[in-house]
Amino acid sequence: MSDTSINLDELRQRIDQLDSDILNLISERASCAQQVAHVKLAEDKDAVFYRPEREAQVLRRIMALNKGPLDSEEMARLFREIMSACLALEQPVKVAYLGPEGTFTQQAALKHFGESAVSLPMAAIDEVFREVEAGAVHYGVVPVENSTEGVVNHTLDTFMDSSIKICGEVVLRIHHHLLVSETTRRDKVSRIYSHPQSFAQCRKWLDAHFPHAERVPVSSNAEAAKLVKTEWHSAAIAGDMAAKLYGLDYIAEKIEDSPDNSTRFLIIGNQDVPMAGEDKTSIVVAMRNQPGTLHALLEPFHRHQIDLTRLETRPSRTGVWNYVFFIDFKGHRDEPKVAAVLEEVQLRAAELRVLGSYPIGVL
Ligand SMILES: O=C(O)C(=O)C[C@]1(C(=O)O)C=C[C@@H](O)C=C1
Repeated sequence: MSDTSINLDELRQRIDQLDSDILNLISERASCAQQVAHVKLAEDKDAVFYRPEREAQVLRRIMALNKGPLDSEEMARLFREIMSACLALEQPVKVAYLGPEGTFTQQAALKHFGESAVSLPMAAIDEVFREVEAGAVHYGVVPVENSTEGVVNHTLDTFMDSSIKICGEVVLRIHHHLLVSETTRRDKVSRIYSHPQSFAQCRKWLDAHFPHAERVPVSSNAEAAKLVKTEWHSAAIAGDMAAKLYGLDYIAEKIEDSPDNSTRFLIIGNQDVPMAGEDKTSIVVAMRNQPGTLHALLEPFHRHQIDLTRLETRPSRTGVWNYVFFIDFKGHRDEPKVAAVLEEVQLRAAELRVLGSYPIGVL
């Protein structure tokens, strides 16, 4: 036996030992989670098992403690899955998302809740809201804004008619690929299917590489991927999940025009989330259409030095002359300076609703 093989054997023995230790530690952690479930149930028979603020703290702590060689995001992803499995022991979490299967929203749901969550595709954003409101699922995941294409108006509008709360957010880097089935004649692609937003995000690449192909908009990227399965002259623009689900081949990868193309998704539910330490609050405010309205609304945030992270205006559907503002800002509603701002805004607004305070997305 050469020296290298002795080393390899030794290293593998060491890895076996470490794996046994990790196995025992994960099992011990899982038993703790089971005990946590008993404590929660003893305190309240309608106990809420999923705790977004605690999960954010666990992941942030792991990232801060990590010394490498794995990078902190990679390490947090591993712990994300351990926690997901532990939570499934307490109660399997059911999550509705904007489907069909294979969409970026499903990818976002799994990124946030981990692979042990049960994810259920819904046909429309309002259906996700309805399922959560009715208690048929614990949480929902809906897209809210894309770094290239802007806000998803439909999601914001649905909040106006709903009592749903925001419990979290997750940001996903969006990579689009040009995909074909194994029967596609790659030199003969004359039609490309995708969601209109994806076409918009890949416009320059398509103009340069497929200027003459017909661009056919469909309801989702996953639907596009499904369609090319049966057409030898078609391609689809979709993400990795859809490619995997329908067994498609990649003609070109990462064809999005903007290299940091990302989409933010909201986790919606029926619970108020306690402070995690690094939080965000989302509110919707209806203002009367008077001169200086926007200034009056924003001035308290400036005075209390609260960071606004997003401001969207939507027409109100109740009064012709009213505007509705969706505002996201850093901080939790239980922090005194945030509570003070909310009180002042309340006095100036026709209506104010706090959609939720929740941990800033960790992964
Ligand atoms: O701390 C809790 O409340 C737990 O239930 C434990 C745990 C974990 O595995 O760390 C599991 C699920 C919760 O969402 C948060 C954390």
